Amino acid sequence: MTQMSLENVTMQFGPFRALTDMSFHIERGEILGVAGPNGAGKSTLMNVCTGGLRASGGQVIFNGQDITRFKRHHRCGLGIAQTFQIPTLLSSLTVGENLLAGQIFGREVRGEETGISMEDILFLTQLEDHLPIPAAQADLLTRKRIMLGAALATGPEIIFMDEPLGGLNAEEIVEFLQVIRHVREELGITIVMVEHKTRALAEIADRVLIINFGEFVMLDTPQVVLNDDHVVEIYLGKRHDA
Ligand SMILES: Nc1ncnc2c1ncn2[C@@H]1O[C@H](COP(=O)(O)OP(=O)(O)OP(=O)(O)O)[C@@H](O)[C@H]1O
Repeated sequence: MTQMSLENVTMQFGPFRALTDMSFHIERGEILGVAGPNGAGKSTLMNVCTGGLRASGGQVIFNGQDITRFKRHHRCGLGIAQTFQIPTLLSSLTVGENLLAGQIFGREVRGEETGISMEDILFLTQLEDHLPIPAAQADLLTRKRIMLGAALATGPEIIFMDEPLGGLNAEEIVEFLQVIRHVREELGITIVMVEHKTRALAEIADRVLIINFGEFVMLDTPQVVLNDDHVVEIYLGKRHDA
């Protein structure tokens, strides 16, 4: 069932068009990978969905409602969360306080309890043992868990993750992919992840969207997309083996 749709979305930065006529559907409960070369428009696409940017044209529809002009906090209140490549945390606070801050913000923008318990968040992110530690002292994988935990604490139906695996080593990638999988499996939350590591995307994603020069190229299963000669050669190049 469709949860979010983009209909002919364009994003214009002055004379430069970063997204052109982007149309596709995101299915409820899926893990959708988004890939394409540097500068293709992946982060821009994510931001027009989460409210970091307001599309210049076209429509973003969430659960049947046109949210194109809604601000980020309004979209968060509807159940749309985002995580960033470089963890954005409240560094002077502890891990536990960061999660609580997410929960308080979620409550505030929703006007009600978020529906995801702190117990579930701690179980999924495995942060129980880290709660009293200042966030600033946490290693990168833990900071990524905290950011995901704080996003979960806002009570989302869908989480947009910008390069969640960036900076992690092979072992950490396996571990974090497992956390992301569990979030989808245990809570049924839709995941949209922009990622350059296409091998990891092939492992975790139900479908992969390829964009280039701000335009839709292909959306299909990872097997179909990542074995497509055109996609491999022109859009992914050497990164295919990353
Ligand atoms: N605020 C902005 N003002 C002007 N141009 C912008 C702005 N944000 C992005 N762009 C341009 O839009 C294009 C798409 O950028 P975007 O960051 O979305 O690409 P990306 O696919 O996420 O790239 P990367 O993989 O390198 O992170 C780039 O050419 C970028 O320079």
